[in-house]
Amino acid sequence: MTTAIRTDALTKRYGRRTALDACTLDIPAGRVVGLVGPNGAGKSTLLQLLAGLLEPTSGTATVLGGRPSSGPEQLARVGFVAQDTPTYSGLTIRDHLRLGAHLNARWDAGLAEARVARLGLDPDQKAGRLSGGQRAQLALTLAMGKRPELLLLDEPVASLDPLARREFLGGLMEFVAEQGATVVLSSHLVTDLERVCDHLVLLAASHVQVSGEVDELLATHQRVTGRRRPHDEAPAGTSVVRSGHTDRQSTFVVRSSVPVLDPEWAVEPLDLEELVLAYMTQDVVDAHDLTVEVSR
Ligand SMILES: Nc1ncnc2c1ncn2[C@@H]1O[C@H](COP(=O)(O)OP(=O)(O)OP(=O)(O)O)[C@@H](O)[C@H]1O
Repeated sequence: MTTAIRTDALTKRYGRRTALDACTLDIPAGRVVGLVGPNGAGKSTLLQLLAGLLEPTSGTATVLGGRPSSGPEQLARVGFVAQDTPTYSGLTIRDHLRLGAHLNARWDAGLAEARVARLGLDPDQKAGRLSGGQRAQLALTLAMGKRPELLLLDEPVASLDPLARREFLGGLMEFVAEQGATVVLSSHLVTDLERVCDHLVLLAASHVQVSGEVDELLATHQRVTGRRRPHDEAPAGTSVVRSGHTDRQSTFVVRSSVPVLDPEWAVEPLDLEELVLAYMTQDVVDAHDLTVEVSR
């Protein structure tokens, strides 16, 4: 299986503040990857390191087999849409597409123009007069027009209404199906990610807490409920992500590679949002201990 992104102990510090700490990832090509985590977890920092816009303090990142900031050839293979979906307010949509053609050797004018038409945008409209959602769509069109092998999107749907989000994600999935690109998409909207992502990376407190194929993550995490008992009496062979107790019962979110069959426990599956929330509110332990390596 070809690897699209590999990071090894990738670390970024801003002065004394560590934004990303010893991040180790291995993401196969062709995946749509959801990057989630609380505010300040390091998501934008990771995306900017992968795009070659930041240099790591230590550790390495390999993107499509190359170093992210190795030069124009590498940059041509990667599309990046920053969190504030930057566009030039004084330029029209048509000007943006011309600029895209001028700056990118692999520019696909047909793809970009068809997308603008499908979105119902007026090519003569200045970007400064577009709504936040329309600007996000324009920024995505510019990134797609490059025909990148890897598309990095930093919270692209944050400013979109539910219908526009659906259209945006639909357009993204079409692009992935047509071009076979890898996409990394950060978002706080886990239900959206559940619809489109096949791989999840969860960052919290600058560390990777969990990374793996969504199907395998869901298959290896459960919520188990039984009579009240101490934290260390979760079902044998499981590791506890999160525990909660009432007077009479204990509930654990556990990770386990084998099913919990003990009749003392009621076992329920988790959806992706519950899994993400469990890791974001996990019991306090050393973050390194919780990194889940899910076998492929
Ligand atoms: N240029 C910078 N200078 C100093 N500290 C920074 C800088 N950029 C980010 N940080 C810090 O690094 C940490 C990670 O920030 P980052 O923007 O990567 O998080 P994030 O997960 O993208 O957050 P959000 O969900 O709020 O966008 C935060 O503590 C942030 O304050």
